[in-house]
Amino acid sequence: MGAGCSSGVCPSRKSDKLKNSKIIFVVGGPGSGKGTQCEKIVERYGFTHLSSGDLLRAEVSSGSERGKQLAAIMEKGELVPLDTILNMIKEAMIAKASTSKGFLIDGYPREVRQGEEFEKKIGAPCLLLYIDAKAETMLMRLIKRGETSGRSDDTAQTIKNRLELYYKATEPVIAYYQGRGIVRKINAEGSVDEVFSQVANAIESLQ
Ligand SMILES: Nc1nc2c(ncn2[C@@H]2O[C@H](COP(=O)(O)OP(=O)(O)OP(=O)(O)O)[C@@H](O)[C@H]2O)c(=O)[nH]1
Ligand SMILES: Nc1ccn([C@@H]2O[C@H](COP(=O)(O)OP(=O)(O)O)[C@@H](O)[C@H]2O)c(=O)n1
Ligand SMILES: [Mg+2]
Repeated sequence: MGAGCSSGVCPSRKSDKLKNSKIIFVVGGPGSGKGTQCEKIVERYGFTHLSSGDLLRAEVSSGSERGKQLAAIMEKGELVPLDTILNMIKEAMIAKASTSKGFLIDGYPREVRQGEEFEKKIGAPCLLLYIDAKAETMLMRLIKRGETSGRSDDTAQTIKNRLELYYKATEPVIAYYQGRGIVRKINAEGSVDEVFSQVANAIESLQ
């Protein structure tokens, strides 16, 4: 632990515990199916799935003061501050580091700077799964999910904001990593199993 780090987690330097971890970023628009595919990857390959949205929702459910501030941001479909989410991801990774075969980081990075900071503080991804669906497909899936999800951001206006922010802030992340040759584009328009067969090919190309 470096000087000045009082907790078990020091966000300002890379953690030795994580230095050999295999890291896969799962990036795609809201409702593209990131969470669905990650569950299937875990089932077949046993990686650790960390959904940045789920981590934030857990904090909101805890009723903490920080959770209340997060809820207000998420209900509008905006992005929470970078340090908040990055520290949450790092803590969750460290907690699993000794047993994990690798990490699926779902819903992060949301903007290029989030990717840069992740690499400085945690490590570099070996693969970026780009879960690609059309805006109208994502919209339809989220409206449907909203009938049962109980997610306060699965409403028409917030879905629209999330989609706009995705195209503006998150799509550039894909171009950024394309330059490194680690992006695998997945056509996410089909059935869950059709999409998963492409995902499985991408994962197996790693081993
Ligand atoms: N037809 C079809 N529907 C899917 C597929 N994957 C997910 N869905 C549906 O689309 C909705 C969104 O899927 P999620 O896995 O929650 O999507 P996500 O990308 O994690 O969404 P966010 O958490 O909002 O970013 C769900 O209600 C799924 O049932 C797919 O491959 N094909
Ligand atoms: N890295 C992240 C992930 C989620 N979030 C927030 O959490 C919300 C839900 O994230 P999510 O990944 O579950 O869902 P989508 O917005 O992708 O549909 C986002 O709309 C953001 O408000 C964030 O700010 N930063
Ligand atoms: Mg999700």
